[in-house]
Amino acid sequence: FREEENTLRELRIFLRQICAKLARNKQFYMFSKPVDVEEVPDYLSVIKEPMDLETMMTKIDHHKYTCAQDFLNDIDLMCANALEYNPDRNPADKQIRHRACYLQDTAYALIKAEMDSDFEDNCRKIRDDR
Ligand SMILES: O=C(C1CCC1)N1C[C@@H]2C[C@H]3C[C@@H](O)[C@@H](O)[C@]2(C1)O3
Repeated sequence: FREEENTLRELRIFLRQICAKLARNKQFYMFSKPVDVEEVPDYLSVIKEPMDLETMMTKIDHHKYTCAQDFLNDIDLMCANALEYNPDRNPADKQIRHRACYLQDTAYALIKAEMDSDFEDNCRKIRDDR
């Protein structure tokens, strides 16, 4: 229905703003584009479903998200991938894991702060009825 399409359009506009804000944060640069598998040849043998902010921006445009939680599920995936691929106690891995957790908490906090919960409830109803 027209009302549902209006709601999903508003969701896409909101998610683009959130995604852009995360992508322009210098601390999250390592999450802004897909891991370069030329540079990291074993990445795809370890991580079954890569995810990054540029890919998420494309998924918004392809209408892949029907509620904010779907978007946050990809944030969770991106974070889990980073923890899984960079588990060691060395400083580089530790910084990546810290940044992954910081990105995840920032995304949840931004959405909670800027999204009306009734709006998200409406989006979830649209998702669940499809
Ligand atoms: O997991 C990641 C990204 C961090 C969040 C996603 N990478 C795997 C490689 C290991 C480490 C050092 C570089 O080799 C660089 O290529 C990567 C990128 O960081």
